Amino acid sequence: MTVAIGINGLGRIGRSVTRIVASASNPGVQIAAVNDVASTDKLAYGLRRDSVRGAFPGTVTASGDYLVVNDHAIRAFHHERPERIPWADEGVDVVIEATGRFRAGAAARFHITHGGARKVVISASADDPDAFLVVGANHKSYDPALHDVVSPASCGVNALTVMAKVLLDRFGLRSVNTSVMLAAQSWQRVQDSLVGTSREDPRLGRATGESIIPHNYVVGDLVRVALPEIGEMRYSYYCVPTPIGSLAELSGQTDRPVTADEVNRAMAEAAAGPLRGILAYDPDPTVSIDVKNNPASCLFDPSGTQTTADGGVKVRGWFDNEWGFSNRLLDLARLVGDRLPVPSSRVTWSVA
Ligand SMILES: NC(=O)c1ccc[n+]([C@@H]2O[C@H](COP(=O)([O-])OP(=O)(O)OC[C@H]3O[C@@H](n4cnc5c(N)ncnc54)[C@H](O)[C@@H]3O)[C@@H](O)[C@H]2O)c1
Repeated sequence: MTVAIGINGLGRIGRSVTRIVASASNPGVQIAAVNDVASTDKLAYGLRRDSVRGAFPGTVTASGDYLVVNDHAIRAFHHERPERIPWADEGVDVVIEATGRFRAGAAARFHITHGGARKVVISASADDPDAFLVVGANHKSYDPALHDVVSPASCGVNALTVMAKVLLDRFGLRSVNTSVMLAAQSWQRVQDSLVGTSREDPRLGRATGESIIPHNYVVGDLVRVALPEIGEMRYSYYCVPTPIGSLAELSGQTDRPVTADEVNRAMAEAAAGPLRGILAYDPDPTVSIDVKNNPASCLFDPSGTQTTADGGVKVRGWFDNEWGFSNRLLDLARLVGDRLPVPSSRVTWSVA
């Protein structure tokens, strides 16, 4: 089955989703419509030219109200409010809400109540979605009858959660402490600018390229939503000046002392087995740019593993904050789209 999706916000994430769909031979989704306050010409340009990912591997043009991506016409709307976007006119079933402006479940729900879509996936750690679903950890708890607006949490949460899941399942895990270093985001500033950023902490208006900027973002709590068995967690979060490629580190206490070799073997087995595609493993010495375009939530770096004789463990993974996360958004769009109840208007009757 092919799920018809709509994307609200064709920024870093929306464009990554579009590139992934366009380059996959059998993506399982079709982009039926997009919405962005930018003009269709600008949206086409933004897809064709990307300072980080390079030129679009195909063709993109604007034609009237359509973006034409590799001969596939995508309707482009330009509404500022979700309640104005007529998704149903284009047959959209699942909306990926990727503006960053409508992270609250109530606002995102307008895509369903007013726009006629049937499910929404919010591309961020949303305020009050019906469910947080981290692929590879708790996505099987998705219930189509209860969950209309879902969120995969954030890119950092996904990277931490897959490493935590392996440790938890194999060795037990508690007293967890995490650090995320997140690559530059489009809401950050090139120069110090203390007005105009919606974030309260004035440090978040400081020049992106000059500093490692601490950010009081509660990333760890959402790891616990996906893996409640983990118990109490602590977290640190920093914005770093890399254009792409982020770092997740996690330390904790296992139920019994383990060696670094045991931990690395567990990660390699999970990457080749149950978490294939979600967790990747690279034995080569890696740096953050090496994760660029990796579709996994986390590229595990075995050289970062450290253990102590009393059961302490520390692990490290890289993640492409846009590409990996956009792949998870598509995983969720397929998950919810494949389990849509058939509406009465779409039931076809056959007469014996
Ligand atoms: N970039 C990342 O690494 C990353 C990773 C994970 C999650 N996220 C989350 O995804 C969301 C989007 O992030 P991004 O980096 O793509 O941001 P972005 O600023 O690059 O893109 C936002 C897009 O939304 C459009 N937009 C803004 N207001 C709009 C409105 N009212 N209606 C329609 N379109 C509107 C903008 O024109 C822009 O194209 C944010 O919530 C962010 O936290 C980003």
